[in-house]
Amino acid sequence: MEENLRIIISGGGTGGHIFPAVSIANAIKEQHPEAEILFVGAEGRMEMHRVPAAGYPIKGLPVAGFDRKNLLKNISVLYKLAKSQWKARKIIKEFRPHAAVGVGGYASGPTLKVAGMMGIPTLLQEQNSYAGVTNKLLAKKACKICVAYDGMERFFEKDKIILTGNPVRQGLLNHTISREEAIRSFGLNPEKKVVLILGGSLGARTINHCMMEGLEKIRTSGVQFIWQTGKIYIDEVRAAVAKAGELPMLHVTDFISDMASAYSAADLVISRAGAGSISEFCLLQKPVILVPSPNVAEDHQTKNALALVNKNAALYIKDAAAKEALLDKAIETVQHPELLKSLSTNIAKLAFTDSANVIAREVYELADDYRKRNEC
Ligand SMILES: CC(=O)N[C@H]1[C@@H](OP(=O)(O)OP(=O)(O)OC[C@H]2O[C@@H](n3ccc(=O)[nH]c3=O)[C@H](O)[C@@H]2O)O[C@H](CO)[C@@H](O)[C@@H]1O
Repeated sequence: MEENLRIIISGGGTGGHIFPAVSIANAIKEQHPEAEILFVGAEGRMEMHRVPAAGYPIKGLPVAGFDRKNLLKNISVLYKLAKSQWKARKIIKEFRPHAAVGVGGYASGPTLKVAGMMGIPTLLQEQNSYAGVTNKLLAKKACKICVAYDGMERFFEKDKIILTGNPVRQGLLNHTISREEAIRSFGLNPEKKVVLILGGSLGARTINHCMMEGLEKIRTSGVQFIWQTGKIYIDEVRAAVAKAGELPMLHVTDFISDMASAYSAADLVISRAGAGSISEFCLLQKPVILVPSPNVAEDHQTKNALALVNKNAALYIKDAAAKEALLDKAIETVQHPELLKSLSTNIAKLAFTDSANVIAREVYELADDYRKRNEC
Protein backbone atom coordinates (compact mmCIF):
# COMPACT_ATOMS: atom_id res chain seq x y z
CA MET A 1 0.00 0.00 0.00
CA GLU A 2 1.19 3.52 -0.82
CA GLU A 3 2.45 5.51 2.16
CA ASN A 4 0.64 8.73 3.12
CA LEU A 5 2.29 11.83 1.73
CA ARG A 6 4.53 13.52 4.32
CA ILE A 7 5.67 17.11 3.85
CA ILE A 8 7.83 19.37 5.99
CA ILE A 9 7.28 23.13 5.72
CA SER A 10 9.90 25.32 7.33
CA GLY A 11 10.51 29.01 7.92
CA GLY A 12 8.91 31.92 9.70
CA GLY A 13 9.98 34.80 11.89
CA THR A 14 7.34 37.18 10.60
CA GLY A 15 3.83 36.95 9.17
CA GLY A 16 5.33 37.46 5.71
CA HIS A 17 6.85 33.99 5.89
CA ILE A 18 4.27 32.24 8.07
CA PHE A 19 1.04 33.06 6.24
CA PRO A 20 2.24 31.83 2.81
CA ALA A 21 3.47 28.66 4.53
CA VAL A 22 0.04 28.05 6.08
CA SER A 23 -1.68 28.72 2.74
CA ILE A 24 0.55 26.17 1.03
CA ALA A 25 -0.24 23.65 3.77
CA ASN A 26 -3.98 24.29 3.40
CA ALA A 27 -3.78 23.83 -0.37
CA ILE A 28 -1.84 20.55 0.01
CA LYS A 29 -4.44 19.29 2.50
CA GLU A 30 -7.26 20.29 0.18
CA GLN A 31 -5.71 18.44 -2.74
CA HIS A 32 -4.52 15.46 -0.63
CA PRO A 33 -6.51 15.23 2.61
CA GLU A 34 -4.46 12.23 3.74
CA ALA A 35 -1.19 14.22 3.61
CA GLU A 36 0.71 14.67 6.88
CA ILE A 37 2.29 18.08 7.30
CA LEU A 38 4.88 19.04 9.90
CA PHE A 39 6.13 22.61 10.33
CA VAL A 40 9.61 23.40 11.57
CA GLY A 41 10.05 26.90 12.99
CA ALA A 42 12.40 28.90 15.20
CA GLU A 43 11.95 28.66 18.97
CA GLY A 44 10.35 31.76 20.46
CA ARG A 45 9.24 33.19 17.11
CA MET A 46 5.75 34.02 15.91
CA GLU A 47 5.26 30.75 14.03
CA MET A 48 5.39 28.72 17.26
CA HIS A 49 1.88 29.93 18.15
CA ARG A 50 0.48 31.02 14.76
CA VAL A 51 1.02 27.62 13.12
CA PRO A 52 -0.74 25.54 15.84
CA ALA A 53 -3.54 28.14 15.75
CA ALA A 54 -3.92 27.30 12.05
CA GLY A 55 -4.24 23.61 12.96
CA TYR A 56 -0.76 22.23 12.17
CA PRO A 57 1.93 20.70 14.41
CA ILE A 58 5.25 22.53 14.65
CA LYS A 59 8.69 21.72 16.06
CA GLY A 60 11.10 24.48 17.02
CA LEU A 61 14.83 24.84 16.33
CA PRO A 62 17.10 26.95 18.57
CA VAL A 63 18.18 28.96 15.52
CA ALA A 64 18.89 32.74 15.53
CA GLY A 65 19.76 35.23 12.80
CA PHE A 66 23.22 36.58 12.14
CA ASP A 67 23.87 39.97 13.68
CA ARG A 68 25.12 42.14 10.82
CA LYS A 69 26.20 44.90 13.23
CA ASN A 70 27.80 43.05 16.14
CA LEU A 71 30.00 40.31 14.69
CA LEU A 72 31.08 39.00 18.12
CA LYS A 73 27.53 37.98 18.91
CA ASN A 74 27.69 35.59 15.98
CA ILE A 75 29.74 33.02 17.92
CA SER A 76 26.62 31.98 19.80
CA VAL A 77 24.64 32.19 16.55
CA LEU A 78 27.01 29.65 14.97
CA TYR A 79 26.64 27.35 17.96
CA LYS A 80 22.85 27.59 17.69
CA LEU A 81 23.03 26.90 13.98
CA ALA A 82 25.03 23.71 14.52
CA LYS A 83 22.58 22.63 17.21
CA SER A 84 19.66 23.42 14.90
CA GLN A 85 21.11 21.33 12.10
CA TRP A 86 21.49 18.43 14.50
CA LYS A 87 17.90 18.84 15.67
CA ALA A 88 16.61 19.23 12.09
CA ARG A 89 18.31 15.96 11.15
CA LYS A 90 16.59 14.22 14.07
CA ILE A 91 13.19 15.66 13.09
CA ILE A 92 13.65 14.61 9.46
CA LYS A 93 14.78 11.09 10.41
CA GLU A 94 11.72 10.63 12.58
CA PHE A 95 9.13 12.21 10.27
CA ARG A 96 10.65 10.85 6.99
CA PRO A 97 9.20 13.57 4.70
CA HIS A 98 8.83 13.01 0.96
CA ALA A 99 9.57 16.69 0.31
CA ALA A 100 10.56 19.82 2.24
CA VAL A 101 9.33 23.34 1.54
CA GLY A 102 11.26 26.44 2.66
CA VAL A 103 9.49 29.77 2.89
CA GLY A 104 12.44 31.86 4.11
CA GLY A 105 13.27 33.00 7.64
CA TYR A 106 15.70 31.51 10.12
CA ALA A 107 14.42 27.96 10.53
CA SER A 108 14.28 27.13 6.84
CA GLY A 109 18.10 27.36 6.58
CA PRO A 110 19.08 24.36 8.71
CA THR A 111 15.95 22.37 7.86
CA LEU A 112 16.22 22.59 4.09
CA LYS A 113 19.99 22.24 4.14
CA VAL A 114 19.77 18.98 6.08
CA ALA A 115 16.83 17.76 3.97
CA GLY A 116 18.85 18.42 0.79
CA MET A 117 21.87 16.60 2.23
CA MET A 118 19.66 13.61 3.04
CA GLY A 119 18.45 13.47 -0.57
CA ILE A 120 14.93 14.76 0.12
CA PRO A 121 13.62 17.01 -2.67
CA THR A 122 13.25 20.65 -1.64
CA LEU A 123 11.14 23.53 -2.94
CA LEU A 124 11.75 27.15 -2.01
CA GLN A 125 9.18 29.92 -1.98
CA GLU A 126 10.69 33.39 -2.32
CA GLN A 127 8.17 36.13 -1.56
CA ASN A 128 10.22 39.22 -2.42
CA SER A 129 11.54 40.78 -5.60
CA TYR A 130 15.01 40.66 -4.05
CA ALA A 131 15.96 37.17 -2.86
CA GLY A 132 16.66 36.62 0.84
CA VAL A 133 20.03 35.32 2.02
CA THR A 134 18.66 32.00 3.28
CA ASN A 135 16.96 31.22 0.00
CA LYS A 136 20.03 32.23 -2.00
CA LEU A 137 22.14 29.79 0.05
CA LEU A 138 19.59 27.00 -0.28
CA ALA A 139 18.95 27.53 -3.99
CA LYS A 140 21.81 25.34 -5.26
CA LYS A 141 20.33 22.18 -3.77
CA ALA A 142 16.68 23.13 -4.36
CA CYS A 143 14.68 21.33 -7.06
CA LYS A 144 12.17 24.13 -7.65
CA ILE A 145 11.97 27.79 -6.66
CA CYS A 146 8.57 29.46 -6.67
CA VAL A 147 8.77 33.23 -7.04
CA ALA A 148 6.41 36.19 -7.14
CA TYR A 149 8.27 38.66 -9.36
CA ASP A 150 9.81 38.72 -12.84
CA GLY A 151 13.58 38.86 -13.19
CA MET A 152 14.45 36.42 -10.40
CA GLU A 153 17.02 34.69 -12.63
CA ARG A 154 19.38 37.33 -11.20
CA PHE A 155 19.45 35.14 -8.09
CA PHE A 156 18.40 31.64 -9.07
CA GLU A 157 18.98 29.15 -11.90
CA LYS A 158 16.45 29.90 -14.59
CA ASP A 159 15.36 26.28 -15.02
CA LYS A 160 14.33 25.97 -11.40
CA ILE A 161 12.19 29.11 -11.31
CA ILE A 162 8.39 28.93 -11.43
CA LEU A 163 6.46 32.22 -11.39
CA THR A 164 3.57 31.46 -9.02
CA GLY A 165 2.99 34.64 -7.01
CA ASN A 166 2.71 34.62 -3.23
CA PRO A 167 0.09 32.44 -1.58
CA VAL A 168 -2.51 34.41 0.27
CA ARG A 169 -4.57 33.08 3.16
CA GLN A 170 -7.65 31.37 1.74
CA GLY A 171 -10.03 33.18 4.15
CA LEU A 172 -9.15 36.57 2.68
CA LEU A 173 -10.59 35.67 -0.68
CA ASN A 174 -13.60 33.58 0.25
CA HIS A 175 -15.29 36.00 2.65
CA THR A 176 -18.68 37.59 2.11
CA ILE A 177 -18.59 40.49 4.57
CA SER A 178 -19.86 43.76 3.05
CA ARG A 179 -18.04 47.09 3.35
CA GLU A 180 -20.79 48.40 5.61
CA GLU A 181 -20.76 45.43 7.98
CA ALA A 182 -16.98 45.49 8.04
CA ILE A 183 -16.79 49.18 8.93
CA ARG A 184 -19.35 48.71 11.70
CA SER A 185 -17.33 45.80 13.09
CA PHE A 186 -14.53 48.31 13.78
CA GLY A 187 -16.98 50.68 15.49
CA LEU A 188 -16.83 53.20 12.62
CA ASN A 189 -19.38 54.95 10.42
CA PRO A 190 -20.02 53.35 6.97
CA GLU A 191 -21.01 56.71 5.50
CA LYS A 192 -17.46 58.00 5.79
CA LYS A 193 -14.26 57.00 4.02
CA VAL A 194 -11.87 54.61 5.76
CA VAL A 195 -8.08 54.45 5.55
CA LEU A 196 -6.47 51.23 6.79
CA ILE A 197 -3.00 51.70 8.28
CA LEU A 198 -0.79 48.59 8.24
CA GLY A 199 2.75 48.24 9.49
CA GLY A 200 3.32 44.66 8.33
CA SER A 201 2.99 41.85 10.81
CA LEU A 202 5.21 43.62 13.37
CA GLY A 203 4.13 47.28 13.03
CA ALA A 204 6.01 50.24 11.56
CA ARG A 205 7.66 52.87 13.73
CA THR A 206 7.63 55.66 11.12
CA ILE A 207 4.00 55.19 10.19
CA ASN A 208 3.01 55.10 13.87
CA HIS A 209 4.90 58.33 14.51
CA CYS A 210 3.22 60.04 11.55
CA MET A 211 -0.12 59.07 13.01
CA MET A 212 0.73 60.08 16.58
CA GLU A 213 1.97 63.45 15.44
CA GLY A 214 -1.06 63.90 13.17
CA LEU A 215 -3.86 63.22 15.65
CA GLU A 216 -5.27 66.75 15.38
CA LYS A 217 -5.19 66.54 11.59
CA ILE A 218 -7.00 63.22 11.81
CA ARG A 219 -9.65 64.76 14.06
CA THR A 220 -10.60 67.37 11.45
CA SER A 221 -9.98 65.29 8.32
CA GLY A 222 -13.51 63.94 7.87
CA VAL A 223 -11.86 60.56 7.26
CA GLN A 224 -11.77 57.46 9.51
CA PHE A 225 -8.77 55.29 10.25
CA ILE A 226 -8.23 51.66 11.25
CA TRP A 227 -4.72 51.70 12.65
CA GLN A 228 -2.67 48.57 13.25
CA THR A 229 0.29 49.58 15.39
CA GLY A 230 2.17 46.31 15.95
CA LYS A 231 2.60 44.75 19.37
CA ILE A 232 5.68 46.67 20.48
CA TYR A 233 4.18 50.11 19.77
CA ILE A 234 0.68 49.68 21.12
CA ASP A 235 1.22 51.10 24.63
CA GLU A 236 2.93 54.24 23.32
CA VAL A 237 0.19 54.76 20.74
CA ARG A 238 -2.64 54.16 23.22
CA ALA A 239 -1.10 56.73 25.58
CA ALA A 240 -0.82 59.33 22.80
CA VAL A 241 -4.39 58.74 21.68
CA ALA A 242 -5.72 58.92 25.25
CA LYS A 243 -3.89 62.22 25.75
CA ALA A 244 -5.45 63.66 22.57
CA GLY A 245 -8.97 63.02 23.92
CA GLU A 246 -12.01 61.57 22.11
CA LEU A 247 -11.20 60.46 18.57
CA PRO A 248 -14.25 58.50 17.40
CA MET A 249 -12.90 58.35 13.84
CA LEU A 250 -9.99 56.19 14.96
CA HIS A 251 -9.85 52.44 15.65
CA VAL A 252 -6.52 51.43 17.17
CA THR A 253 -5.28 47.86 17.59
CA ASP A 254 -1.92 46.11 17.86
CA PHE A 255 -2.80 43.32 15.42
CA ILE A 256 -5.80 42.64 13.20
CA SER A 257 -6.87 39.00 13.21
CA ASP A 258 -9.79 39.55 10.85
CA MET A 259 -7.94 40.98 7.87
CA ALA A 260 -10.83 40.11 5.55
CA SER A 261 -12.99 42.68 7.37
CA ALA A 262 -10.18 45.23 7.53
CA TYR A 263 -9.68 45.06 3.76
CA SER A 264 -13.39 45.10 3.10
CA ALA A 265 -13.71 48.27 5.21
CA ALA A 266 -10.79 50.08 3.58
CA ASP A 267 -11.18 52.60 0.77
CA LEU A 268 -7.42 53.18 0.87
CA VAL A 269 -4.53 51.41 2.56
CA ILE A 270 -1.27 52.84 3.89
CA SER A 271 1.30 50.10 4.34
CA ARG A 272 4.86 48.90 4.52
CA ALA A 273 5.86 47.09 1.33
CA GLY A 274 6.14 43.53 2.65
CA ALA A 275 5.66 41.02 -0.14
CA GLY A 276 2.74 39.21 1.48
CA SER A 277 0.83 42.40 2.08
CA ILE A 278 1.43 43.48 -1.53
CA SER A 279 0.08 40.18 -2.86
CA GLU A 280 -3.05 40.73 -0.81
CA PHE A 281 -3.52 44.30 -2.12
CA CYS A 282 -3.22 42.95 -5.69
CA LEU A 283 -5.73 40.17 -5.17
CA LEU A 284 -8.19 42.39 -3.32
CA GLN A 285 -7.59 45.31 -5.71
CA LYS A 286 -6.82 47.77 -2.93
CA PRO A 287 -5.56 51.28 -3.66
CA VAL A 288 -2.46 51.69 -1.52
CA ILE A 289 0.22 54.17 -0.48
CA LEU A 290 3.41 52.18 0.15
CA VAL A 291 6.01 53.34 2.66
CA PRO A 292 8.80 50.73 2.32
CA SER A 293 10.75 49.90 5.47
CA PRO A 294 14.35 51.10 5.17
CA ASN A 295 15.39 48.54 7.81
CA VAL A 296 15.16 45.32 5.82
CA ALA A 297 17.90 43.34 4.10
CA GLU A 298 19.13 44.86 0.83
CA ASP A 299 16.30 47.42 0.95
CA HIS A 300 14.07 44.75 -0.60
CA GLN A 301 10.81 46.53 0.32
CA THR A 302 11.70 49.48 -1.91
CA LYS A 303 12.21 47.01 -4.75
CA ASN A 304 8.87 45.35 -3.96
CA ALA A 305 7.19 48.76 -3.98
CA LEU A 306 8.78 50.02 -7.18
CA ALA A 307 7.62 46.93 -9.06
CA LEU A 308 4.09 48.32 -8.49
CA VAL A 309 4.81 52.02 -8.66
CA ASN A 310 6.43 51.59 -12.09
CA LYS A 311 3.11 50.22 -13.33
CA ASN A 312 1.02 53.01 -11.75
CA ALA A 313 -0.41 50.39 -9.45
CA ALA A 314 0.46 52.07 -6.13
CA LEU A 315 1.51 55.40 -4.67
CA TYR A 316 4.85 55.60 -2.92
CA ILE A 317 6.31 57.71 -0.13
CA LYS A 318 9.85 57.20 1.14
CA ASP A 319 10.19 56.49 4.84
CA ALA A 320 12.25 59.67 5.28
CA ALA A 321 9.53 61.80 3.64
CA ALA A 322 6.60 60.19 5.46
CA LYS A 323 6.56 62.58 8.40
CA GLU A 324 5.96 65.55 6.10
CA ALA A 325 3.77 63.99 3.45
CA LEU A 326 2.01 60.79 4.45
CA LEU A 327 -1.13 61.90 6.26
CA ASP A 328 -1.90 64.75 3.83
CA LYS A 329 -1.42 62.40 0.89
CA ALA A 330 -3.74 59.81 2.43
CA ILE A 331 -6.48 62.32 3.31
CA GLU A 332 -6.31 63.82 -0.17
CA THR A 333 -6.17 60.49 -2.05
CA VAL A 334 -9.05 58.82 -0.24
CA GLN A 335 -11.38 61.63 -1.35
CA HIS A 336 -10.34 61.28 -4.98
CA PRO A 337 -12.53 58.50 -6.48
CA GLU A 338 -10.94 58.50 -9.95
CA LEU A 339 -7.47 58.05 -8.57
CA LEU A 340 -8.66 55.27 -6.26
CA LYS A 341 -10.35 53.56 -9.20
CA SER A 342 -7.30 53.72 -11.43
CA LEU A 343 -4.98 52.44 -8.66
CA SER A 344 -7.40 49.61 -8.03
CA THR A 345 -7.64 48.67 -11.73
CA ASN A 346 -3.88 48.74 -12.19
CA ILE A 347 -3.00 46.76 -9.05
CA ALA A 348 -5.56 44.08 -9.93
CA LYS A 349 -3.59 43.33 -13.11
CA LEU A 350 -0.63 42.19 -11.00
CA ALA A 351 -2.53 39.56 -9.01
CA PHE A 352 -1.80 35.84 -9.07
CA THR A 353 -5.09 34.18 -8.32
CA ASP A 354 -4.18 30.57 -7.63
CA SER A 355 -0.73 30.69 -6.13
CA ALA A 356 -1.17 28.30 -3.18
CA ASN A 357 -2.75 25.61 -5.36
CA VAL A 358 -0.08 25.91 -8.02
CA ILE A 359 2.69 25.59 -5.42
CA ALA A 360 0.88 22.69 -3.72
CA ARG A 361 0.81 20.83 -7.04
CA GLU A 362 4.55 21.43 -7.52
CA VAL A 363 5.24 20.12 -4.01
CA TYR A 364 3.12 17.06 -4.70
CA GLU A 365 5.00 16.25 -7.92
CA LEU A 366 8.33 16.31 -6.09
CA ALA A 367 7.05 14.33 -3.12
CA ASP A 368 5.23 11.72 -5.17
CA ASP A 369 8.26 11.12 -7.33
CA TYR A 370 10.44 10.68 -4.24
CA ARG A 371 7.88 8.40 -2.61
CA LYS A 372 7.75 6.16 -5.70
CA ARG A 373 11.53 6.01 -5.95
CA ASN A 374 11.81 5.02 -2.30
CA GLU A 375 9.05 2.44 -2.11
CA CYS A 376 10.24 -0.80 -0.55
C1 LIG B 1 10.26 43.85 8.73
C2 LIG B 1 10.39 42.68 7.82
O1 LIG B 1 11.34 41.92 7.87
N1 LIG B 1 9.43 42.55 6.91
C3 LIG B 1 9.43 41.47 5.95
C4 LIG B 1 8.33 40.49 6.33
O2 LIG B 1 7.19 41.30 6.37
P1 LIG B 1 5.88 41.07 7.20
O3 LIG B 1 5.98 39.95 8.15
O4 LIG B 1 5.43 42.38 7.69
O5 LIG B 1 5.01 40.51 6.06
P2 LIG B 1 4.15 40.88 4.86
O6 LIG B 1 3.93 42.30 4.67
O7 LIG B 1 4.70 40.09 3.73
O8 LIG B 1 2.80 40.18 5.34
C5 LIG B 1 2.17 40.57 6.49
C6 LIG B 1 1.07 39.61 6.72
O9 LIG B 1 0.54 39.86 7.99
C7 LIG B 1 -0.85 40.03 7.89
N2 LIG B 1 -1.29 40.91 8.95
C8 LIG B 1 -0.68 42.13 9.08
C9 LIG B 1 -1.09 42.96 10.08
C10 LIG B 1 -2.14 42.55 10.94
O10 LIG B 1 -2.55 43.25 11.87
N3 LIG B 1 -2.71 41.36 10.74
C11 LIG B 1 -2.31 40.51 9.77
O11 LIG B 1 -2.85 39.42 9.64
C12 LIG B 1 -1.10 40.57 6.50
O12 LIG B 1 -2.42 40.35 6.11
C13 LIG B 1 -0.06 39.80 5.71
O13 LIG B 1 -0.54 38.53 5.36
O14 LIG B 1 8.23 39.45 5.36
C14 LIG B 1 7.96 39.88 4.02
C15 LIG B 1 7.89 38.64 3.14
O15 LIG B 1 9.08 37.95 3.10
C16 LIG B 1 9.02 40.87 3.56
O16 LIG B 1 8.68 41.36 2.28
C17 LIG B 1 9.11 42.00 4.56
O17 LIG B 1 10.09 42.93 4.18
